[in-house]
Amino acid sequence: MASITFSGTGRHVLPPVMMVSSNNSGNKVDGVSIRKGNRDSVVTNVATTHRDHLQVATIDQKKQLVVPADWENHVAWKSIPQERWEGELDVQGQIPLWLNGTYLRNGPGQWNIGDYNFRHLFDGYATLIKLHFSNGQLIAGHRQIESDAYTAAKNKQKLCYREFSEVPKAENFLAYIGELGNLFSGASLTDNANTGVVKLGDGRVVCLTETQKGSIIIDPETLDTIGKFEYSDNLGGLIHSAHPIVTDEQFLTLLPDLINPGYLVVRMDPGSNERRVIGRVDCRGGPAPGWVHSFPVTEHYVIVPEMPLRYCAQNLLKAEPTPLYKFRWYPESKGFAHVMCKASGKIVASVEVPLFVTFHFINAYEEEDEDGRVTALIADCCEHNADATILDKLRLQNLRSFAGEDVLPDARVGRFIIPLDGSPHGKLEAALDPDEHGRGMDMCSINPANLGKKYRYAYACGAQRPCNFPNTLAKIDLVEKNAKNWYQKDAVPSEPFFVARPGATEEDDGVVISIISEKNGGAYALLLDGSTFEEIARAKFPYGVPYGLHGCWVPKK
Ligand SMILES: CC1=C(/C=C/C(C)=C/C=C/C(C)=C/C=C/C=C(C)/C=C/C=O)C(C)(C)CCC1
Ligand SMILES: [Fe+2]
Repeated sequence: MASITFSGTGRHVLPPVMMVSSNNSGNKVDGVSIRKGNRDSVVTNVATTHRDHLQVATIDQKKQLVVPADWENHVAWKSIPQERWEGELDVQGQIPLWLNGTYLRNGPGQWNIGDYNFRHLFDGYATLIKLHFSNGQLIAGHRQIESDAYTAAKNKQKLCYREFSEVPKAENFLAYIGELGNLFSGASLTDNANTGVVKLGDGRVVCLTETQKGSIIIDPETLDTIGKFEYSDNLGGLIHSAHPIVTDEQFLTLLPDLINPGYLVVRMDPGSNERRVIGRVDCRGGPAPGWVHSFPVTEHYVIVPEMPLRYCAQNLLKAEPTPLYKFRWYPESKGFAHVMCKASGKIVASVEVPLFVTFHFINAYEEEDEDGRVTALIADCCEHNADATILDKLRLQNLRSFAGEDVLPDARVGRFIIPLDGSPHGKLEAALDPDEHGRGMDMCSINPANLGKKYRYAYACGAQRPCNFPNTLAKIDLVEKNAKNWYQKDAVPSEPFFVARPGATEEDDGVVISIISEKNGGAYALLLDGSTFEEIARAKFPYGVPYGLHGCWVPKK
């Protein structure tokens, strides 16, 4: 195995606490050992060479790893250096005094077990970040979520559960057969709740991912892992939408049925752990349901998108990742949008729509005629031009190697128009010229008061090209069909999250919160004005914070 000495200067030594991997001789991050007190750092177990400015990456067969020499520069793709931290941040600018509460952000922040490096962005163990705002001051912190998957990896120093792309290696044939059984029962699926975080109507805060068992209750103040959110019904199934629709009144989600391709639309009341079935949608294409990472609702309807990127049992069984991971692209199976009445569970429309790839719906609403009859539903999403290769672009090696290269596939605000007059086809078009946001578009939020209603503004990550990952924050005006963009060279911002000013009457009266990861190893919390989209405050973390996914707001009690 290669052992390489870096002779460059200016490399920082990380804080002395490390979680999944640590040893007495120094810190290790993603298989990189940094010897303390030595100007030169020693990198072991990665087959990387670094000579002057010539950087060459090679494959280490044992670790299935290609590591470019400068990968560790961008903190966005680097494991967080310690298991937990909390402290006050110095604020530049002014935090509005009305902003009282806690912003929580979830995401995969730990991509290694010892010197074994995960391959995909979505594989990482969940890292929860908090920004607690109180009378203009900001206390920040982070903590690893103590899922069974994370705890087992930490204790056994090996992968024990199936993550997005990583699969535990069976030691022999018998173990392999046992593994298959564990896959079907769900026992080997991860509970690594690394995707979203929601505040339920009863105040409980739950971190979520695609597996139902990966629903984990946390304490929003201490970030303690309280325990599993156990669904008390008998609805079964192993997976669900990672993005339920959560309001103070209800929790709505979709449970894909992989055996008889379809989806259950279910509802759970505040204070309850029991989901009740509103209705069922049968898939019109096959052979499996389309991936429903998220779905949209209007005031009266749930829209069930049937994406041609479908769950794939064969790929679930594979030990090595496929280009589309656990999914498969079936263009011949077509794409559909089904509309279910929330009150009756009846399907009021089921239309074929153009092929699409989306992970995140932005919002949806009902279009009425002059007599107040609902004629169509409009549903907006971050749409990847029916190209599922975005999934492979989010491999860590690609994110680390291609910074500054224009390899991010184009994306747009995809607007579905779903007729309710019995027409068999719906439409899908760009809601605005994608050049307005650099033809990059994902990780969105809106003013939650407009959920399911006609709305004007969406906040999302966009692109300033050339780039290999969304690198701007965009405020998208869906009426004027233009966008305001925030950009800082080499910054990787996470989902812009809108928090409305209490008492606001304008849709964009509030602030937008994002956490920015920097190439130089730094990170800061950023506050933009929701209306002007100008910066109003920023606060630097004393350590590097990697990229993260979705957030929620817990107002002060
Ligand atoms: C679906 C199954 C599994 C797990 C899947 C996971 C953890 C999926 C996570 C998906 C996420 C975080 C999607 C986010 C998309 C963001 C995008 C496209 C951003 C683009 C930026 O430009 C397993 C548990 C692995 C197995 C069962 C099936
Ligand atoms: Fe998501």
